[in-house]
Amino acid sequence: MKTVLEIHGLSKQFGKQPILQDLNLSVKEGDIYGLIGKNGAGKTTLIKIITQLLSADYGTISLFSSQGYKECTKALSRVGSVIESPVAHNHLTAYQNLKYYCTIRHIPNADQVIQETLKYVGLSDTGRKVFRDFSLGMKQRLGIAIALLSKPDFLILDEPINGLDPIGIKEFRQMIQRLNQELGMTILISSHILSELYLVANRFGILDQGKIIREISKAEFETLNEDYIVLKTSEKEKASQILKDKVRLEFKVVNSDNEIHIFSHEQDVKRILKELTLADVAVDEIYYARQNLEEYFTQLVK
Ligand SMILES: Nc1ncnc2c1ncn2[C@@H]1O[C@H](COP(=O)(O)OP(=O)(O)OP(=O)(O)O)[C@@H](O)[C@H]1O
Repeated sequence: MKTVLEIHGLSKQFGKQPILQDLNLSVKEGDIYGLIGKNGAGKTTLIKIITQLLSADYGTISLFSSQGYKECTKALSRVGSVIESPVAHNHLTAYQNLKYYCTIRHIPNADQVIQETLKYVGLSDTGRKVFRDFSLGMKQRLGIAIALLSKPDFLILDEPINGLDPIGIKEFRQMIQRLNQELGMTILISSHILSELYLVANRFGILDQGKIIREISKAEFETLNEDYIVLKTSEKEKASQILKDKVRLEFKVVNSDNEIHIFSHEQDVKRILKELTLADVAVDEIYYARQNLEEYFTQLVK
């Protein structure tokens, strides 16, 4: 698979504060890459360096296999981005804003391009409503529409989910998946809303202490993370004995909350409960669980 973005040894400092330190990252063609990091981890700084709004102190960036800074600058014409808040003219409608950007970017067949783009981002029916009266979700979508006008192969979105309501998040997710699947666009999305990023991205890079400390695909994440059954009981020792002698499944006692994690699947819940009841062990709660990206991330960055 071709590489769309390759970063090696990137470092950036603001004054004496190191923000990015010897960072490596790679985005492959067709990826929806989720860049995960806590507030202040340096996601925006990294995106600004990729798009040459900021310069790095050290390191190399290659876009579409470009060699050197000049080629990378040229390759930026294939990149669309929305960084921090979407920028548009408050007193103009969605159509008028796009028309303005088509004019300054000399985009041919403006009317057709605008209609298609508005359809893609779900803003075809906004009529005379001007940008200032848009909801946050609509503003985000117009920002993306502006980035889409030049038909980029690689779209970079900085915290696009921030502040959206659940419907806005769902619409955003559908739009991203259509851009990826129908137009074959490679997409990088930064966010600290992991649960949402998990639903939309297929690869993740975890940014912590200035580095990408882990890159993992969704498929790898799913095989890596085991299912387990959570058993809550105040009789941990007695329950452990039954699990050892009768149930014969691997388990771990979690000391903090009277919890035992039994590494098995949902269908074993009934059998476990039956054995514990027969042995008169008081069960407070028993349920099936799966480690999610949130827990994985928290474990990695703590
Ligand atoms: N121009 C600047 N001058 C000095 N410090 C800066 C500058 N821009 C960002 N920083 C600092 O760099 C660090 C990383 O900021 P950045 O905005 O890249 O993080 P982020 O991961 O995008 O955070 P958030 O999720 O809150 O947007 C922060 O401590 C921030 O205060």
